[in-house]
Amino acid sequence: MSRPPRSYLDHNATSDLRPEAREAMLAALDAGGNASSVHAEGRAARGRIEAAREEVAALAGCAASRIVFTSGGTEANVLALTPFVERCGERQVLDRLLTTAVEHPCVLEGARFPSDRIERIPVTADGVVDLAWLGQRLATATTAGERVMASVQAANNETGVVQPVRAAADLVHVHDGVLHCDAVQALGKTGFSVAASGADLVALSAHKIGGPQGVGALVVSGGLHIADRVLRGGGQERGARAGTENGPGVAGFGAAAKATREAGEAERGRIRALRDRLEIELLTIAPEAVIFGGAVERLPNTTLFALPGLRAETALIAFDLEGVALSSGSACSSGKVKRSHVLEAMGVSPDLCSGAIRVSLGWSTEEADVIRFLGAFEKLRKTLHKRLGRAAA
Ligand SMILES: Cc1ncc(COP(=O)(O)O)c(C=O)c1O
Repeated sequence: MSRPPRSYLDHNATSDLRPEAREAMLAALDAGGNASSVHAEGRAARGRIEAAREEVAALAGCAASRIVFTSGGTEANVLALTPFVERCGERQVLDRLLTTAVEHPCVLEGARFPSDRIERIPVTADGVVDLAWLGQRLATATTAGERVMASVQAANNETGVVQPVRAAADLVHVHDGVLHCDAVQALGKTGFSVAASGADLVALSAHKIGGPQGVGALVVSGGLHIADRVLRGGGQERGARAGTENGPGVAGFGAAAKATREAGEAERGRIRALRDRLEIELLTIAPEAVIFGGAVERLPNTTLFALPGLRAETALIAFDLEGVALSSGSACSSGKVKRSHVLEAMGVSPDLCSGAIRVSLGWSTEEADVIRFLGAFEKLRKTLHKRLGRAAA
């Protein structure tokens, strides 16, 4: 089969749908049935949802009973980020939310805490959460008699930088707090496991692992219950999230989770090798390029880079015309290029910030895609150097 003349390298925005997910969704669409109904069609729909719950749990490393299906990673985060929780049967109010400065906008803007009760945890120049700052702030809060929820993502969607979630969880638990973790980008791309992370609340999303858009999950562990639901009404999802489940979407999530788990380290290694080659050749073509977070642990599929003098808007159009689909670092939802709050928090200059381009590989990426990207990149750099009046090396 000849390859289409396009290379989709934007898997952190949304991955290609895995064939297994498509098949499971079509079967569920054809079968119909509401999982709340007692008849055979309803029981079959319930069976598909519970099978998917088992698969998502197997990939995420948690008990299936702790999973609440949602409409995506955004809803999972918003559901988690409430001051009202029930812990081991006791109703508690959390006084303060500490989130890293590099969280996804749905965490920064969607948290259901009063704004004067939210503080940002700084990150280092490499984009790693400042654990010393967190430790000190937790100690001050404990002295003041406050209980804290902290939110530390597992991996960043722009840079791919992986955060020390376990260390953050241990710190938070010493102070009797709750740790929320947005693992939307880490699930399946690393060996991320809810159990190993130590996090109490973990958000997941289907479309970043080859499942459908509009489906996600919140894992609620640590003896916790969310005492302030977002969607109220029916008793679906054990009372945590009202509304008829997205049966076909959930079935697709389950199938994508199974395929991701089975592809495992072999797939991650293959993607990492392609990404590493891309970075080596990118730096050979343009030694002046900056790769953000390049000195610390990152997702194996992600490269966020900038070239001095190159603007992301222009570059993205040029790549698109060459058949390469990329994003700027921050344009997750809008298609517009605005300055990245992630790079700003890392202290990157405004000039480099506005030129940041993200390449993110996935399960369907092949060597030909990397070669197409490199060809387009070399052409773009030559044009840039001509424009800047320099000879391209
Ligand atoms: C880190 C992170 N969290 C949350 C989300 C939101 O997930 P969803 O698109 O499923 O709402 C995204 C999407 O890009 C993300 O990258």
